[in-house]
Amino acid sequence: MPKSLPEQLLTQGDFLKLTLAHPDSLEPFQFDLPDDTRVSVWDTGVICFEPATLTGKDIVLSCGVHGNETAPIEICAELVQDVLLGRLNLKHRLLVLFGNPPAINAGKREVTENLNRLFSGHHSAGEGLVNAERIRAKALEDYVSRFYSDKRVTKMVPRNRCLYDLHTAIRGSRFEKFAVYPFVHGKSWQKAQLEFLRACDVTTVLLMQTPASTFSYYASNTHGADAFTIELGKVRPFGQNDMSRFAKARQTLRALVSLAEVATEPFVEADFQLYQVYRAINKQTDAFKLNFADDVENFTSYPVGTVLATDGDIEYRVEREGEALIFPNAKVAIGQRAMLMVVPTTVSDNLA
Ligand SMILES: O=C(O)CCC(=O)N[C@@H](CCC(=O)O)C(=O)O
Ligand SMILES: [Zn+2]
Repeated sequence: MPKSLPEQLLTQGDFLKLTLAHPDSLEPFQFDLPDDTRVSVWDTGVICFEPATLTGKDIVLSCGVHGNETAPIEICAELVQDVLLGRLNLKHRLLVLFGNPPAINAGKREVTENLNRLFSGHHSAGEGLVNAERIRAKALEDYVSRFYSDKRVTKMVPRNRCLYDLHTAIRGSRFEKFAVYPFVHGKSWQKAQLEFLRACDVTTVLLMQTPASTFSYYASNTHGADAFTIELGKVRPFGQNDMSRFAKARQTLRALVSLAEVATEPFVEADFQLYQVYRAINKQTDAFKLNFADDVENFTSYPVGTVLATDGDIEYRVEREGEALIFPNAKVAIGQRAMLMVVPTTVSDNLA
Protein backbone atom coordinates (compact mmCIF):
# COMPACT_ATOMS: atom_id res chain seq x y z
CA MET A 1 0.00 0.00 0.00
CA PRO A 2 1.41 3.47 -0.82
CA LYS A 3 2.44 5.51 2.19
CA SER A 4 0.18 8.37 3.32
CA LEU A 5 1.66 11.89 3.05
CA PRO A 6 2.32 12.11 6.84
CA GLU A 7 4.05 8.70 6.68
CA GLN A 8 6.16 9.87 3.74
CA LEU A 9 7.22 13.00 5.60
CA LEU A 10 7.92 11.09 8.82
CA THR A 11 10.12 8.54 7.06
CA GLN A 12 11.83 10.63 4.35
CA GLY A 13 11.30 14.19 5.55
CA ASP A 14 11.41 15.47 1.96
CA PHE A 15 8.91 18.31 2.02
CA LEU A 16 10.62 19.99 -0.95
CA LYS A 17 10.06 16.88 -3.08
CA LEU A 18 6.39 16.78 -2.04
CA THR A 19 6.06 20.50 -2.83
CA LEU A 20 7.60 20.19 -6.27
CA ALA A 21 5.45 17.17 -7.08
CA HIS A 22 2.36 19.31 -6.36
CA PRO A 23 3.53 22.77 -7.46
CA ASP A 24 0.10 24.38 -7.80
CA SER A 25 -1.66 23.29 -4.61
CA LEU A 26 -1.70 20.64 -1.91
CA GLU A 27 -4.64 19.67 0.32
CA PRO A 28 -3.89 20.60 3.94
CA PHE A 29 -3.02 17.83 6.43
CA GLN A 30 -1.63 17.54 9.95
CA PHE A 31 0.27 15.08 12.08
CA ASP A 32 2.48 15.04 15.17
CA LEU A 33 6.17 14.28 15.53
CA PRO A 34 7.29 11.85 18.25
CA ASP A 35 8.17 14.85 20.50
CA ASP A 36 4.56 16.10 20.10
CA THR A 37 5.46 18.96 17.76
CA ARG A 38 2.38 19.55 15.63
CA VAL A 39 3.14 19.63 11.89
CA SER A 40 0.57 21.33 9.65
CA VAL A 41 0.95 21.44 5.89
CA TRP A 42 -1.24 24.36 4.83
CA ASP A 43 -0.57 24.27 1.09
CA THR A 44 2.16 23.41 -1.37
CA GLY A 45 5.42 24.77 0.03
CA VAL A 46 3.81 25.88 3.29
CA ILE A 47 4.63 23.94 6.45
CA CYS A 48 4.00 25.04 10.03
CA PHE A 49 5.60 23.49 13.12
CA GLU A 50 4.32 24.09 16.63
CA PRO A 51 6.21 22.61 19.58
CA ALA A 52 4.02 21.30 22.41
CA THR A 53 5.32 24.04 24.73
CA LEU A 54 4.94 27.43 23.13
CA THR A 55 7.58 30.11 23.64
CA GLY A 56 7.84 33.76 22.66
CA LYS A 57 9.19 33.47 19.10
CA ASP A 58 7.19 33.12 15.89
CA ILE A 59 9.74 32.49 13.14
CA VAL A 60 9.10 32.55 9.38
CA LEU A 61 11.79 31.32 6.98
CA SER A 62 11.11 31.72 3.29
CA CYS A 63 13.02 30.79 0.17
CA GLY A 64 12.30 30.21 -3.50
CA VAL A 65 10.29 33.42 -3.88
CA HIS A 66 12.50 33.51 -6.97
CA GLY A 67 12.52 30.00 -8.41
CA ASN A 68 16.14 29.85 -9.57
CA GLU A 69 17.68 30.95 -6.25
CA THR A 70 18.55 27.46 -5.10
CA ALA A 71 21.03 27.74 -2.20
CA PRO A 72 18.36 29.05 0.22
CA ILE A 73 15.93 26.36 -1.01
CA GLU A 74 18.52 23.72 -0.16
CA ILE A 75 19.14 25.27 3.28
CA CYS A 76 15.42 25.34 4.14
CA ALA A 77 14.75 21.87 2.70
CA GLU A 78 17.54 20.44 4.84
CA LEU A 79 16.30 22.23 7.97
CA VAL A 80 12.70 21.02 7.44
CA GLN A 81 13.93 17.49 6.79
CA ASP A 82 15.97 17.47 9.98
CA VAL A 83 12.97 18.64 12.00
CA LEU A 84 10.71 16.00 10.42
CA LEU A 85 13.23 13.25 11.04
CA GLY A 86 13.84 14.29 14.66
CA ARG A 87 17.43 15.44 14.05
CA LEU A 88 16.61 19.02 15.04
CA ASN A 89 14.24 19.76 17.90
CA LEU A 90 12.31 22.97 17.72
CA LYS A 91 12.06 25.43 20.55
CA HIS A 92 9.81 27.90 18.73
CA ARG A 93 6.88 28.05 16.34
CA LEU A 94 8.19 27.93 12.79
CA LEU A 95 6.59 28.53 9.40
CA VAL A 96 8.69 27.56 6.38
CA LEU A 97 7.64 28.79 2.95
CA PHE A 98 8.88 27.63 -0.45
CA GLY A 99 7.63 30.70 -2.24
CA ASN A 100 7.11 29.88 -5.89
CA PRO A 101 7.05 26.09 -6.58
CA PRO A 102 6.17 26.34 -10.31
CA ALA A 103 9.12 28.71 -10.84
CA ILE A 104 11.40 26.37 -8.84
CA ASN A 105 10.35 23.51 -11.15
CA ALA A 106 11.00 25.71 -14.18
CA GLY A 107 14.41 26.81 -12.80
CA LYS A 108 13.33 30.40 -13.45
CA ARG A 109 13.18 33.58 -11.40
CA GLU A 110 9.47 33.84 -12.15
CA VAL A 111 6.90 32.22 -14.41
CA THR A 112 4.84 35.29 -15.31
CA GLU A 113 5.54 38.08 -12.86
CA ASN A 114 8.13 38.83 -10.16
CA LEU A 115 6.53 37.47 -6.96
CA ASN A 116 8.66 39.77 -4.83
CA ARG A 117 6.99 42.85 -6.32
CA LEU A 118 3.46 41.76 -5.43
CA PHE A 119 3.22 42.03 -1.64
CA SER A 120 1.40 44.54 0.56
CA GLY A 121 -1.62 44.22 -1.70
CA HIS A 122 0.17 44.86 -5.02
CA HIS A 123 -1.11 41.41 -6.08
CA SER A 124 -4.61 42.84 -6.34
CA ALA A 125 -3.75 46.17 -7.98
CA GLY A 126 -4.46 46.85 -11.66
CA GLU A 127 -5.77 43.76 -13.38
CA GLY A 128 -6.01 41.91 -10.03
CA LEU A 129 -5.36 38.23 -9.29
CA VAL A 130 -4.82 37.24 -12.93
CA ASN A 131 -1.85 34.91 -12.67
CA ALA A 132 -0.36 32.27 -10.39
CA GLU A 133 2.22 34.61 -8.87
CA ARG A 134 -0.42 37.17 -7.91
CA ILE A 135 -2.56 34.44 -6.36
CA ARG A 136 0.46 33.03 -4.52
CA ALA A 137 1.50 36.46 -3.17
CA LYS A 138 -1.94 36.91 -1.66
CA ALA A 139 -1.90 33.36 -0.28
CA LEU A 140 1.55 33.87 1.27
CA GLU A 141 0.34 37.05 2.94
CA ASP A 142 -2.67 35.16 4.29
CA TYR A 143 -0.46 32.32 5.62
CA VAL A 144 1.87 34.76 7.36
CA SER A 145 -1.15 36.58 8.88
CA ARG A 146 -2.61 33.29 10.04
CA PHE A 147 0.70 32.23 11.58
CA TYR A 148 1.23 35.48 13.46
CA SER A 149 -2.38 35.83 14.58
CA ASP A 150 -2.95 32.32 15.94
CA LYS A 151 -5.21 32.73 19.02
CA ARG A 152 -3.04 30.46 21.17
CA VAL A 153 -0.10 32.80 20.85
CA THR A 154 -1.53 36.29 20.45
CA LYS A 155 -2.53 36.16 24.13
CA MET A 156 1.09 35.41 25.08
CA VAL A 157 3.05 38.63 25.30
CA PRO A 158 5.55 39.74 24.33
CA ARG A 159 5.71 37.98 20.97
CA ASN A 160 8.89 38.09 19.00
CA ARG A 161 8.09 37.90 15.30
CA CYS A 162 10.71 37.52 12.63
CA LEU A 163 10.78 36.70 8.92
CA TYR A 164 13.96 35.96 7.02
CA ASP A 165 13.36 35.83 3.27
CA LEU A 166 16.36 34.04 1.78
CA HIS A 167 17.50 34.88 -1.76
CA THR A 168 20.59 34.80 -3.94
CA ALA A 169 21.70 37.63 -6.21
CA ILE A 170 21.77 37.42 -10.01
CA ARG A 171 25.31 38.85 -10.13
CA GLY A 172 28.43 38.27 -8.17
CA SER A 173 28.96 40.74 -5.38
CA ARG A 174 31.91 42.54 -3.76
CA PHE A 175 30.25 41.39 -0.52
CA GLU A 176 29.11 37.84 -1.16
CA LYS A 177 26.36 37.86 1.45
CA PHE A 178 24.26 40.88 2.29
CA ALA A 179 20.89 41.80 3.74
CA VAL A 180 18.20 44.29 2.82
CA TYR A 181 16.70 45.90 5.94
CA PRO A 182 13.22 47.10 4.91
CA PHE A 183 12.19 50.71 5.57
CA VAL A 184 11.17 51.06 9.24
CA HIS A 185 9.30 54.38 8.93
CA GLY A 186 11.56 56.29 11.31
CA LYS A 187 11.63 53.56 13.95
CA SER A 188 15.01 52.35 15.18
CA TRP A 189 17.13 49.73 13.47
CA GLN A 190 17.50 46.75 15.81
CA LYS A 191 20.97 46.06 17.17
CA ALA A 192 20.01 42.47 18.08
CA GLN A 193 19.02 41.84 14.48
CA LEU A 194 22.31 43.16 13.14
CA GLU A 195 24.07 40.90 15.64
CA PHE A 196 22.00 37.98 14.36
CA LEU A 197 22.95 38.82 10.77
CA ARG A 198 26.60 38.90 11.74
CA ALA A 199 26.25 35.44 13.26
CA CYS A 200 24.97 34.38 9.82
CA ASP A 201 28.17 35.85 8.32
CA VAL A 202 26.18 38.70 6.81
CA THR A 203 27.85 42.00 7.64
CA THR A 204 26.79 44.09 4.65
CA VAL A 205 23.37 45.62 5.18
CA LEU A 206 21.38 47.88 2.93
CA LEU A 207 19.04 50.14 4.93
CA MET A 208 16.00 50.94 2.80
CA GLN A 209 14.51 54.44 2.92
CA THR A 210 11.12 53.86 1.33
CA PRO A 211 8.26 51.31 1.36
CA ALA A 212 8.55 48.40 -1.08
CA SER A 213 6.40 45.65 -2.55
CA THR A 214 8.73 42.93 -1.23
CA PHE A 215 7.91 40.10 1.16
CA SER A 216 10.28 41.35 3.87
CA TYR A 217 8.78 44.86 3.83
CA TYR A 218 5.30 43.32 4.05
CA ALA A 219 6.25 41.30 7.16
CA SER A 220 7.97 44.26 8.76
CA ASN A 221 5.34 46.87 8.02
CA THR A 222 2.14 44.83 8.32
CA HIS A 223 3.10 42.49 11.16
CA GLY A 224 5.83 44.39 13.02
CA ALA A 225 8.21 41.50 12.38
CA ASP A 226 11.97 41.85 12.36
CA ALA A 227 12.23 41.07 8.68
CA PHE A 228 15.01 40.98 6.11
CA THR A 229 15.77 39.91 2.60
CA ILE A 230 19.01 37.99 2.93
CA GLU A 231 21.14 37.44 -0.17
CA LEU A 232 23.31 34.33 0.09
CA GLY A 233 25.73 34.38 -2.81
CA LYS A 234 24.95 34.12 -6.49
CA VAL A 235 22.22 32.29 -8.42
CA ARG A 236 23.28 28.76 -9.38
CA PRO A 237 21.35 25.62 -10.39
CA PHE A 238 20.58 22.93 -7.80
CA GLY A 239 23.66 20.90 -6.94
CA GLN A 240 26.10 23.64 -8.00
CA ASN A 241 26.12 25.65 -4.77
CA ASP A 242 29.18 25.52 -2.55
CA MET A 243 27.18 25.14 0.66
CA SER A 244 30.33 25.53 2.78
CA ARG A 245 30.13 29.24 1.96
CA PHE A 246 26.84 29.45 3.85
CA ALA A 247 27.85 27.30 6.82
CA LYS A 248 27.37 30.09 9.37
CA ALA A 249 23.96 31.05 7.98
CA ARG A 250 22.85 27.39 8.10
CA GLN A 251 24.15 26.95 11.64
CA THR A 252 22.66 30.18 12.92
CA LEU A 253 19.22 29.49 11.40
CA ARG A 254 19.27 26.07 13.05
CA ALA A 255 20.22 27.69 16.36
CA LEU A 256 17.44 30.26 15.89
CA VAL A 257 14.72 27.62 15.66
CA SER A 258 16.12 25.16 18.21
CA LEU A 259 17.58 27.28 21.03
CA ALA A 260 15.92 29.77 23.38
CA GLU A 261 18.39 32.43 22.18
CA VAL A 262 21.12 32.53 19.53
CA ALA A 263 24.58 33.33 20.91
CA THR A 264 25.84 36.46 19.15
CA GLU A 265 28.74 38.89 19.42
CA PRO A 266 28.01 42.44 20.68
CA PHE A 267 27.32 44.94 17.88
CA VAL A 268 30.33 46.93 16.72
CA GLU A 269 29.59 49.20 13.81
CA ALA A 270 33.10 48.83 12.38
CA ASP A 271 32.36 45.13 11.73
CA PHE A 272 29.67 46.09 9.19
CA GLN A 273 29.43 47.65 5.75
CA LEU A 274 26.23 49.68 6.01
CA TYR A 275 24.63 51.31 2.99
CA GLN A 276 21.51 53.30 2.34
CA VAL A 277 19.71 53.83 -0.92
CA TYR A 278 20.63 57.09 -2.59
CA ARG A 279 18.27 56.58 -5.55
CA ALA A 280 16.32 53.90 -7.36
CA ILE A 281 16.51 53.77 -11.14
CA ASN A 282 13.31 52.44 -12.65
CA LYS A 283 13.01 51.11 -16.18
CA GLN A 284 10.81 53.46 -18.19
CA THR A 285 10.99 52.05 -21.70
CA ASP A 286 12.04 48.91 -23.56
CA ALA A 287 15.15 50.81 -24.62
CA PHE A 288 16.59 50.63 -21.09
CA LYS A 289 20.23 49.51 -21.28
CA LEU A 290 22.99 49.01 -18.74
CA ASN A 291 26.30 50.49 -19.74
CA PHE A 292 28.49 47.89 -18.03
CA ALA A 293 29.13 44.18 -18.47
CA ASP A 294 27.19 41.30 -16.93
CA ASP A 295 30.12 40.35 -14.73
CA VAL A 296 30.28 43.74 -12.99
CA GLU A 297 29.58 42.96 -9.36
CA ASN A 298 27.06 44.38 -6.91
CA PHE A 299 28.53 47.24 -4.84
CA THR A 300 30.85 48.36 -7.67
CA SER A 301 31.50 52.12 -7.80
CA TYR A 302 32.49 54.25 -10.79
CA PRO A 303 33.85 57.81 -10.97
CA VAL A 304 31.35 60.68 -10.83
CA GLY A 305 29.99 61.36 -14.32
CA THR A 306 30.24 57.77 -15.60
CA VAL A 307 27.19 56.78 -17.65
CA LEU A 308 25.68 53.73 -15.93
CA ALA A 309 22.57 53.23 -17.99
CA THR A 310 20.45 54.78 -20.69
CA ASP A 311 16.71 54.66 -21.19
CA GLY A 312 15.93 56.15 -24.59
CA ASP A 313 17.05 59.78 -24.30
CA ILE A 314 17.65 59.58 -20.56
CA GLU A 315 21.21 59.04 -19.29
CA TYR A 316 21.91 57.88 -15.76
CA ARG A 317 25.34 59.01 -14.58
CA VAL A 318 27.14 58.55 -11.28
CA GLU A 319 26.18 61.60 -9.24
CA ARG A 320 28.04 61.11 -5.98
CA GLU A 321 31.49 60.01 -4.89
CA GLY A 322 31.25 56.47 -3.48
CA GLU A 323 27.83 55.75 -5.02
CA ALA A 324 27.69 51.99 -5.66
CA LEU A 325 25.34 49.97 -7.82
CA ILE A 326 23.26 47.04 -6.71
CA PHE A 327 20.67 44.70 -8.30
CA PRO A 328 21.19 45.99 -11.86
CA ASN A 329 18.78 44.18 -14.17
CA ALA A 330 17.71 45.49 -17.58
CA LYS A 331 15.21 42.64 -18.00
CA VAL A 332 12.69 43.86 -15.39
CA ALA A 333 9.18 44.89 -16.41
CA ILE A 334 8.63 48.52 -17.38
CA GLY A 335 8.03 50.65 -14.29
CA GLN A 336 10.06 48.37 -12.03
CA ARG A 337 13.36 48.93 -10.30
CA ALA A 338 16.22 48.24 -12.69
CA MET A 339 19.03 49.23 -10.33
CA LEU A 340 19.59 50.77 -6.91
CA MET A 341 22.36 53.26 -6.21
CA VAL A 342 23.59 53.08 -2.64
CA VAL A 343 25.99 55.08 -0.47
CA PRO A 344 27.77 54.20 2.78
CA THR A 345 25.89 55.16 5.92
CA THR A 346 25.87 54.72 9.68
CA VAL A 347 23.22 53.55 12.16
CA SER A 348 24.67 54.75 15.42
CA ASP A 349 22.17 57.60 15.84
CA ASN A 350 19.10 55.40 15.32
CA LEU A 351 19.80 52.03 16.88
CA ALA A 352 17.79 50.30 19.59
O1 LIG B 1 20.39 40.17 -7.95
C1 LIG B 1 19.33 40.72 -8.23
O2 LIG B 1 19.26 41.60 -9.12
C2 LIG B 1 18.07 40.39 -7.46
C3 LIG B 1 18.23 39.50 -6.26
C4 LIG B 1 16.91 39.54 -5.51
O3 LIG B 1 16.03 38.78 -5.80
N1 LIG B 1 16.79 40.53 -4.62
C5 LIG B 1 15.55 40.86 -4.01
C6 LIG B 1 15.74 42.00 -3.04
C7 LIG B 1 14.48 42.32 -2.32
C8 LIG B 1 14.56 43.56 -1.44
O4 LIG B 1 14.84 44.65 -1.95
O5 LIG B 1 14.29 43.44 -0.23
C9 LIG B 1 14.56 41.27 -5.10
O6 LIG B 1 14.99 41.95 -6.05
O7 LIG B 1 13.39 40.94 -4.98
ZN1 LIG C 1 15.59 36.81 -5.19
